[in-house]
Amino acid sequence: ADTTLTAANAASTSQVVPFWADHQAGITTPQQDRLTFAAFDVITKDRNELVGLLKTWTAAADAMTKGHQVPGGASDLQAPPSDTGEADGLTPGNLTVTIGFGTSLFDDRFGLAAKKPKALTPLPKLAPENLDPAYTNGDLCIQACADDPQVTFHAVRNLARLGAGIVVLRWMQLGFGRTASTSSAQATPRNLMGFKDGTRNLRAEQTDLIDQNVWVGEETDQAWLRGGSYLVARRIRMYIETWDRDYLADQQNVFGRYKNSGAPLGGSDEFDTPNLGSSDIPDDAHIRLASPEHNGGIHLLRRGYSFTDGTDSTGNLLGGLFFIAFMKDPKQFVTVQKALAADALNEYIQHIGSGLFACPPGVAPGQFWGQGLFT
Ligand SMILES: C=CC1=C(C)c2cc3[nH]c(cc4nc(cc5[nH]c(cc1n2)c(C)c5CCC(=O)O)C(CCC(=O)O)=C4C)c(C)c3C=C
Ligand SMILES: [Fe+2]
Repeated sequence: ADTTLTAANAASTSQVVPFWADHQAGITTPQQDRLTFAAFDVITKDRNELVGLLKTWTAAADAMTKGHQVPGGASDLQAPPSDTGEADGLTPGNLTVTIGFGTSLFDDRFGLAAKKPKALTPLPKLAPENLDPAYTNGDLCIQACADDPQVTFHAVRNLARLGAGIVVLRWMQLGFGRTASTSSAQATPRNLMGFKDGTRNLRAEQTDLIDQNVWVGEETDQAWLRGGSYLVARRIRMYIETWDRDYLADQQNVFGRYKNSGAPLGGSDEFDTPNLGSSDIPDDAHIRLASPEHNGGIHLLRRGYSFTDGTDSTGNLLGGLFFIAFMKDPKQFVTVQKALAADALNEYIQHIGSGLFACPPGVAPGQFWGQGLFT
């Protein structure tokens, strides 16, 4: 059969996130614990090949989300199987596969210049950044999230394989633990600095705020993007050794929250509203400068992950936060990040990679990702 359903997968249909929907999965979906994120460059100059790949990717993403193999089968002993096989026997793990289109896709190669949303302009230089081109930009991105790292890797690997000759991987990032909650049912996880992260994040249940801040609406000049969202990714290194030598009171002042409970300074419960009128929360505290109160009411839907890629050349840990946020306009991120130029946290972090992608709306059966771009 083209789409083999393994016994383990068949028993786990409750771990299937619907693929066909008004919005792409992987945005307001309760955040899974593992990530494989990939940015691709398109190497073909043939628009039809790009469209063909988006059709193939859509079918493959739908199948993998359900715990099926990549369509095509494995009956020909003289040909490689259509699926690489490492997810066989694993549960679907709430896999979501989300696609985004980078600014560079809208150059003169595919006749898409007139379809470029005005808001999709490269991010300005933003402190504290020192971006590595090897972890920055890309024509396309794929965010694969699941509760099993092998399921996320399998998804990206198989899409890359299907894209051979049409796209090449530009960069890739694994994330091993979520650093946000996107649903009220989820407990708040901790980031690599040991703090609860995601306490005041937007939740899927806050539908009005999600509509106001996350889904692209009538305000866009590009109808194909309505119901979609913008994804900003920032590969943020933490200087972990330096952080680990900082004393507790200062660590708490950096964020404006207690390390143990996660409560705002001066408060007692994690979900207490921060009293930003009080001097308990320093002027340069992260939660003050990032707050909607400080930024004209702007919210972001954060969906980031902790990462490590081993050590640097001096033997220090190379890891941090792979920040991902969704928003209806990238200027929301720019506004908050400009406010964070004064952040006490900047002593301990540096942004070392970046990507901005326009994520199209969800697809109905028979459609393909980004179809509105090509019609
Ligand atoms: C530009 C957006 C943001 C970047 C970049 C960012 C980096 C970053 N954040 C933490 C840890 C925490 N962030 C927290 C809150 C918080 N952060 C942002 C935005 C960015 N963070 C926002 C909008 C908020 C919510 C502010 C509020 O409304 O109070 C917190 C507190 C808990 C929480 O509410 O999530 C922590 C902890 C790190 C470590 C980091 C870069 C490495
Ligand atoms: Fe933050």
